[in-house]
Amino acid sequence: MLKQQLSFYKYQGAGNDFIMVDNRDMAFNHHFPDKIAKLCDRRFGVGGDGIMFLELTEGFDFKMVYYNADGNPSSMCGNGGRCIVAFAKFLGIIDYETNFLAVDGPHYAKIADSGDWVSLQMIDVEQIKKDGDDFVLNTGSPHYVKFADDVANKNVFTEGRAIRYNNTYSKEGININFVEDKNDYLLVRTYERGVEDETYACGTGVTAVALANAYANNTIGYSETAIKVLGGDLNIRFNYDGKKFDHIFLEGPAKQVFKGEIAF
Ligand SMILES: N[C@@H](CCC[C@H](N)C(=O)O)C(=O)O
Repeated sequence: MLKQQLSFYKYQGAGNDFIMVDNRDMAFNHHFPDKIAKLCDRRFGVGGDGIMFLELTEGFDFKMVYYNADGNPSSMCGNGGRCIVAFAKFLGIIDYETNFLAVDGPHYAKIADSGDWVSLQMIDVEQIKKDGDDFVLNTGSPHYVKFADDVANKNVFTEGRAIRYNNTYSKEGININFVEDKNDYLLVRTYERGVEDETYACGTGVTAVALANAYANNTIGYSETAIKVLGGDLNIRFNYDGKKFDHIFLEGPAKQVFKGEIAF
């Protein structure tokens, strides 16, 4: 069988890393999970927590099509969303602001003058459920938030996987976030669905953590939450009126790492 050649770029947002493909000409058919999984494989492919295709769609600057590293189409990826905005700027499609379409709907984003700090508006959130002492909410992707001690030394893979595959969540899957309040910031480590391992950062995850924290403390009004993850620092700002979270922004670095070509 003839091999296919793919030009790609590699991006990372706080260590959440992605393969980025300019698919405006629709040359790449991404409906083959095995191919996607192989591209994301860190030994047999480029390697990444996921892969994104930048495509065109009417009424928006571009469309973000996101797949998890396991080859399956995914719900929203916050860090991926910030990285694709930086990629769209690099390609000359946008300047410093954009409105683009993702799987969970339209998103507005703004790039800081430095060029690699992206603020991405996330979907509004109205529902936070409790599971025992923990919180479950959807910030574009489904998240489980567990406040815990000594998060730095937690076995995130084993404990996260046990929750992700329990009877309640195994079918649809869920991302598991362990959080420790360090006073000035929240320390977060995440087990990601679709990567099926801990990642260095999860954007929809830290967004869920900041909202769950405000919900638990009944912090009404405008808030900012500083977050530390394995791959760096992120910031979440939002408004909460006691019922609904809106004007939610996920902010952090989004950097191009390298570009390349792969035959597969
Ligand atoms: N890394 C992401 C989340 C990507 C989706 C997740 N793996 C899922 O399947 O829900 C982020 O930055 O939000």
